[in-house]
Amino acid sequence: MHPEQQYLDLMARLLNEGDPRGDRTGVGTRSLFGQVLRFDLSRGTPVFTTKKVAWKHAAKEMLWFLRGDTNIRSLLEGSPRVTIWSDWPYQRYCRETGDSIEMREFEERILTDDDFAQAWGDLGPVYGKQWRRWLASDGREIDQVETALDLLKHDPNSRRIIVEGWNVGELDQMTLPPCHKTYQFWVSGEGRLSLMLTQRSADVLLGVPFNCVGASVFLHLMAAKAGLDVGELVWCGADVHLYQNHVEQAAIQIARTPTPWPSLVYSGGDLAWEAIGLEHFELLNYDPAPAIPAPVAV
Ligand SMILES: Nc1nc(=O)c2c([nH]1)NC[C@@H]1CN(c3ccc(C(=O)N[C@@H](CCC(=O)O)C(=O)O)cc3)CN21
Ligand SMILES: O=c1ccn([C@H]2C[C@H](O)[C@@H](COP(=O)(O)O)O2)c(=O)[nH]1
Repeated sequence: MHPEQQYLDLMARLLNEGDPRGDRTGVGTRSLFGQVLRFDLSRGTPVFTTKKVAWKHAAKEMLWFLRGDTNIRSLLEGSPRVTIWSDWPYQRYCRETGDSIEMREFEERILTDDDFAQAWGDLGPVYGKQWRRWLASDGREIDQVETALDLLKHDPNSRRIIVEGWNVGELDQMTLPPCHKTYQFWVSGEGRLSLMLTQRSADVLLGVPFNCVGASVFLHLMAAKAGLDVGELVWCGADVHLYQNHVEQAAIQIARTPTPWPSLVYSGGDLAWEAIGLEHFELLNYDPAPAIPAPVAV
């Protein structure tokens, strides 16, 4: 069975058996609680092929987290321009100032006006802050990513190799509390690095394909830096849902047949997190079906 079939089967289960329910956004979902997907990354990278996934956008987002950045400015800078986070600071800007500029103009001002970017482009203490500078009660800033890397190198049997985003005391300052909240690493006896990602809330059509690419990038980078081979990505979703306005898109996607998965190649070695860019990645043999446009629930 093609590994992507797990994802298509999950979408089909949501369509057929998902619990219809309201949600924060007002759109409504069909939801199942507690779902698992397993992918062996040594046999291909889960960049889904039954629709074109903007893998460079997802990889750029992951590098942004890993640098400790929380401002959308650097997502908008350079190529490709990543706009997936713009809705939330834009809404905050409109709400708090009463100004009704267009999204495009908002993004332009984030790019060109330093003060504006500082005031309105920051998402609060989201992933990047927690991963690289978690504030401990004694005032220390904890670099979870470097700590995890150190454990992979020096104590690979540890059962405590975790990067956690869910900082309970700071949730109220975040634009959105983390969805892909826990990354836990595990090294096999043969030196293969596996990663379990736990996602508390998962938008199966738009979020999950991005999150699988992001997690694959994270896994490849940690493996390269620790001198390990890539193993499995185990994706666990708690509230896994299909938005009611994604039903048609899901039906189209389920009817498609996956093609062989591409291979992600990272060539940056042990570069500092800040120095790693998209130019250090290549995706070989990606042959997807056409993209399937869908609205994002804000
Ligand atoms: N409802 C919802 N779903 C999400 O997946 C999500 C949120 N909200 N809020 C925070 C981030 C933002 N994310 C997003 C937002 C938009 C797309 C999206 O529109 N994807 C399109 C095109 C991507 C592009 O061209 O950049 C897609 O077809 O995958 C994906 C992930 C993931 N997260
Ligand atoms: O990386 C991400 C970020 C967000 N999501 C989805 C999951 C939900 O549909 C929304 C978040 O809404 P909450 O009310 O905070 O759960 O965004 C995702 O799938 N992946």
